Amino acid sequence: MRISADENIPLLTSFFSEFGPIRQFTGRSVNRDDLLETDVLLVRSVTRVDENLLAGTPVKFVGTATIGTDHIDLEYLKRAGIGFASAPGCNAQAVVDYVLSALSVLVDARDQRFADLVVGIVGVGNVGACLRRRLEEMGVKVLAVDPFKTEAEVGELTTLDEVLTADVVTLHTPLTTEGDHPTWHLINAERLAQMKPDACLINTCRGPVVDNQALKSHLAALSEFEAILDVWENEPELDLELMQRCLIATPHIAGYSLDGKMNGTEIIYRAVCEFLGLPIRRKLGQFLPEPGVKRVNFTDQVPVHQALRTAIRAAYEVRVDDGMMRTAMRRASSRKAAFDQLRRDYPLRRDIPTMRVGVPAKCQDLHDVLAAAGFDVRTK
Ligand SMILES: NC(=O)c1ccc[n+]([C@@H]2O[C@H](COP(=O)([O-])OP(=O)(O)OC[C@H]3O[C@@H](n4cnc5c(N)ncnc54)[C@H](O)[C@@H]3O)[C@@H](O)[C@H]2O)c1
Ligand SMILES: O=C(O)[C@H](O)[C@H](O)COP(=O)(O)O
Repeated sequence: MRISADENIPLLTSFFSEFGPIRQFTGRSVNRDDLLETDVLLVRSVTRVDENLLAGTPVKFVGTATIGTDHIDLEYLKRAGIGFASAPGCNAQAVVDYVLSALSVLVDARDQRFADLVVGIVGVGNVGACLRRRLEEMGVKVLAVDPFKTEAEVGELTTLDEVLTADVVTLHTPLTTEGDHPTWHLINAERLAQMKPDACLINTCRGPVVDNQALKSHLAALSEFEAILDVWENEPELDLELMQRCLIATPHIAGYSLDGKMNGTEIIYRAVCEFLGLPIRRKLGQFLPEPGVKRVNFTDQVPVHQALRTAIRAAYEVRVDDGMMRTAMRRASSRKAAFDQLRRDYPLRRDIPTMRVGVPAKCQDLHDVLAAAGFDVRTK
């Protein structure tokens, strides 16, 4: 079995070398000629997988180590009898951590607390549902919309119009252009106008779910309106003026925790085993490093809301990624190359649940809110 894989999929050798030789490629530049001796193709979101890439190649199976599948022509794969697997949920926790860190920056900037916010969630799948659970347990009021889910599955749902009245609207849909509820430019000028003038829009799903030009005009017109963007129209060529108007701007790394990326590898490894009818011999636990020494201890002197923000940002500080992006974009001769380089060289980051937090036994409120945010809380 000959495998070709994106060089940015971690643990390729550890998981896949038992199947045969692995050739690695750069995701954006791989072409049909590179795949003439490939049976199994493993990609990330930057490779468009369609007839152009695969026709006439021996590829029998495609795995993408990502949640999103908008880069794959699923209809073509089906027609061509090519097996397929994605990695649902692999980096959902990482995206939740990103949103929590972003919200903590927002409440700091506005001298608020998490519990002052009403958060609107658009799309209650793996990410949206996990975010909803965490926020509600942290005492945040949530409004949610998802036309493909029932309340029995995901809890109370409302309309998009209602969700747009929230203080923060965070997007967690796939990118779709067809059907009854397409998400391409779901947030356009009209929908932005429905939002509060001092609301905050967070997009960590796919860039074109927001009309970026409309958002740029909206930000220019309303000084109190905030945008936090991890994903952009026309990635990796992003709109510098839009970036400059954002409260937080990052290069599509919301899901880039070590845990999230490695989960993605394990999920597609299992799918390849199943496709080939082979036993599953490798488990992520064999390779995932111990979380190291990242621990925080609180005393009974720290106010709960302050401890929560400190713990979230000790686990993951989104402003570091924002700063790296702005610096790289300012200095870069090629913004496209800089965007991809930031992603390729992304520093090691672990999910919030891997972080141990110590709280005094008598601080039950603090214990509960940190546990709600997902931390491994220990009393001392
Ligand atoms: N920035 C990143 O690093 C990053 C990381 C992970 C995922 N993502 C993106 O985030 C998206 C969400 O991830 P997920 O794991 O929750 O996916 P998911 O498939 O589990 O959930 C998506 C949800 O959106 C809902 N939905 C579809 N159309 C909708 C519409 N018009 N309005 C409201 N809801 C709608 C679906 O019913 C589903 O419940 C992915 O599709 C992926 O593109 C980005
Ligand atoms: O869909 C996903 O899982 C995420 O967007 C993922 O983090 C994308 O990362 P990439 O494949 O572009 O490296």
